Amino acid sequence: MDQIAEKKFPLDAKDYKLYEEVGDGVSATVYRALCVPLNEVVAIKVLDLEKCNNDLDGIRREVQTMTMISHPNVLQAHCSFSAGHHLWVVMPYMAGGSCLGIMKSAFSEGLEEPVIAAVLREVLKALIYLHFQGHIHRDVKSGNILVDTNGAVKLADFGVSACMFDSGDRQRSRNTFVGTPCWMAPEIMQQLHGYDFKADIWSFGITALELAHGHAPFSKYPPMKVLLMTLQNAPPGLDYERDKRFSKSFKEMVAACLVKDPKKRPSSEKLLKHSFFKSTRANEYVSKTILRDLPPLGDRYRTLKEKEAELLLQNKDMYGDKEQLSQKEYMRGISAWNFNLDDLKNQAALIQDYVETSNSEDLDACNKQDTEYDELNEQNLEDSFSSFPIRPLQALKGLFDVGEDDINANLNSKDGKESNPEPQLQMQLSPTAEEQETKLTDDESSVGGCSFRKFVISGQRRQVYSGSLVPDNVIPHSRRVNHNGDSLRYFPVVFYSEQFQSIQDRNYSGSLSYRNKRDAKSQIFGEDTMDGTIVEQKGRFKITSAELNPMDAHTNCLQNQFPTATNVTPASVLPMLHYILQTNAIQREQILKLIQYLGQTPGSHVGYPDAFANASLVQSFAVPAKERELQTQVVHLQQTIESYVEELQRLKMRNAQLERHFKAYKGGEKIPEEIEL
Ligand SMILES: Nc1ncnc2c1ncn2[C@@H]1O[C@H](COP(=O)(O)OP(=O)(O)OP(=O)(O)O)[C@@H](O)[C@H]1O
Repeated sequence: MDQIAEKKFPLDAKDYKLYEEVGDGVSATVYRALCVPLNEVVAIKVLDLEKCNNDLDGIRREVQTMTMISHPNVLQAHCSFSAGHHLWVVMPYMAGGSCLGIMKSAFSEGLEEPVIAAVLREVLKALIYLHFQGHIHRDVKSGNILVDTNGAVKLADFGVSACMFDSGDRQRSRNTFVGTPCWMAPEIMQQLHGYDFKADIWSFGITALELAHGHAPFSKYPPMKVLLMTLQNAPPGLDYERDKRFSKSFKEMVAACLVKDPKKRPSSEKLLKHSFFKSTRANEYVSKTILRDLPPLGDRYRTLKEKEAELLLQNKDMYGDKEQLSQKEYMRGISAWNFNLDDLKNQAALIQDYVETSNSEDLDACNKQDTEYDELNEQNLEDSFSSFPIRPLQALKGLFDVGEDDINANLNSKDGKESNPEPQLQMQLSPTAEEQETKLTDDESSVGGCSFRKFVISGQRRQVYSGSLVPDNVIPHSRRVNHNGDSLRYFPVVFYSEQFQSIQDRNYSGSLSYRNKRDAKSQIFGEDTMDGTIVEQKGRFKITSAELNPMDAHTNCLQNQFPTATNVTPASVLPMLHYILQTNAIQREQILKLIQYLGQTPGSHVGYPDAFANASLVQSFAVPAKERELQTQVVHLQQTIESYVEELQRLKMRNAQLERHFKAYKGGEKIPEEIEL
C-alpha cells in the first residue's frame, strides 16, 4: 500500500518548513509544508491545544483514528506531535484540495456525472473500510473529500468520527448531535435511538447532491430550518428540471441513500454494487477534468479568502453597527444554538436581508430553478406543519439533551435536582408538558419518544463545539451574485452561544476554532492575520450531551403513567390522549408566540420567504379550533366511556346477584333477601 509505514517522519517541528496556508476548518489551520529530512511535501494541520480544553477528547480521537487507519482512500496521518501548545498532525499533501474547494473555484454549478461517479466510488471504498473497522465518519461532505494531483481521492477529517466498538463515555458520543446540519442524517437529529453506519450513507447521498449541484440541499437556510426541513420534508433527490442531465442510475443511487429509515438504506458495501458505480472512470479522469486548469491550492485558497473578506465588508456596510457584532461572530465561526429572543430577532433580521438579496434581479435562470426547487420544499414544509410541533420538538430536544445515558445519569443524580449554575439561558418551550409518545409515520421509522418538560440551558454548562452552522458553501456561486458582484445567498445566520456573557468575554470564549486559528497563526507567523478578514465557513456542528443541563427528573416519569399492554383500556387511553392534545396546544402557543415575536422584527415581514414568517402559516399555527373541537370530542367520549364503564359494573353486580340467586334456587335454599329480581 503506501510507504507511509516505511518512512520515518520526524517528530520535531524544526524538521518541517511551513509554507502557505491551504485550508482551515473549525478546529485547525492546514499548511503546505516540507518535511526537510525526507525532502517530501506534506500537509500539516495545526491545532492549538491550549484552546481546546473542552475538546481534547475529540482531538485525541481524531489523531488516533488518523494514525491507525490505513486505506488508500482514507487520509492517514504520517505522524503527530506537540509543538509548544500546538498539536501538529503531519499528513500527505493532497494538492487538489477538497472537492468543495474545487467547486468553489471553478465548478459552482456542480461537477459532471462521470467525475461525481469516480469520486464517490472512492469515497464509498473509504466508507466500506471505515465501517468494517467499526468507525462512523459522521462528517461526510465534499469539504472532507480531498483530491491529489493524480486524481486520487481520500476521505479526511475524523474530528467527529465515532467507533461502534467504543464503550462507556465514548459510546455515549455516538448518541451526540454531531455533524454539519445539511449533511446530517435525520436519526442523528432526532436523537431517539442513537445511530450507526447508516448515518454516513445519508451524508453520502447528500454529498452526491452537493457534487451534482455545487451545494447541499437546504444549504441556503439557517440551521434550525435545515433541521426542520430534513425531518419534515420528503428526502431531497435529483428530481427536478435541472437534474435532467443526470442518469437514472445516479438518481436511483441518491434515492437509495436518502431514505429516512436508516434500516432501509443500503450498507456501503451494497451501495458500491449499485449500477451507478459499474462503469466509473479511473482516477486520472478526475484529475484531467477538474484539476487541469486550476491554479495551485494555496493561490486558490487565498483568492477565496479575499472574496470572503470582501463579502464580510459588504455585509458590514449592509448591516451597520447594529448587526455587526453578530456578523463578526458568525464570520468567525462563533456560532452555536441560542434561543435567546434577542438572538432570534437578530436571526430574523439576517434572514430578511438574505432573502432580499436572493430575490434580487441579479439572479439568473439557474437560480430560478433553484427557487422552484426550494418553493416545492417550502410547500412541503408548510404542508408538513400540520404535524408540528411533535417531531420538530423532538428534534429540538435533540439539540439540548442527547444520550439516554445522560438522562439516566441525571435521573440518578444524588438529589435528583438540577444543578445547572447561573446564568441560565432559558426557553421553556413546553413549560407544563410532560412526556408524550409519538409515532412517526410515512417513511420514517416508527419510534416512541418523549418530549420534554422544559429546557433550561445553562450558559456555563452547555458545551458547544460549533463552527459556522451555515454549511460550507457560504462562498458565492457565480449565479448568486448581488449588484456588487458577490453573493449573499448563503447569508449567515448567527447562533452564538455566549450572548449572555459580556461582549468582552465573548471575544475570548466562543469558537475554539477562531481562537485556535488566530493563535496558531500568530504563534507561527508572529502576526494576527485574521483581523477583519475572517470568514469562517466550514462548519462542524456539535453539541454534546455530557455537559448539558440535567433534564428535569420529570423526564421519564410520564412513561410510567402510560397504560401498559396489560392494563390498557379505553378509559385509560382517553385521558392520556386528552392530555397529549392539551400539551400540544400549549407547545403550539409557545411557538406561535416566538414566531409572532420574530414577525415583529422591524421589516422582517418584507420579502420573508421563511415559512415561519408567512402570515398564512402563522395562522395555520394559530388555528387551534380543530384541535379544540377534537378535545371536546375526546372529553365527550371520555364521559361516555365512563358512563358505559359504570353501567357495565352495575350490570356485572346484577349478574353476580342473579348467579347467586340461581344457585340458591337450584339447591332449594332460601333466596337471599337482598337480591332484587
Ligand atoms: N492533507 C491535506 N492536503 C491538502 N489540503 C488539506 C489537507 N487536509 C486538509 N486540507 C484542507 O484544509 C481544510 C480544513 O481541514 P480539516 O477539514 O481537516 O479541518 P477541520 O477543522 O477539521 O474542518 P471542518 O471541521 O470544518 O471540516 C480542508 O477542507 C481542506 O481544504
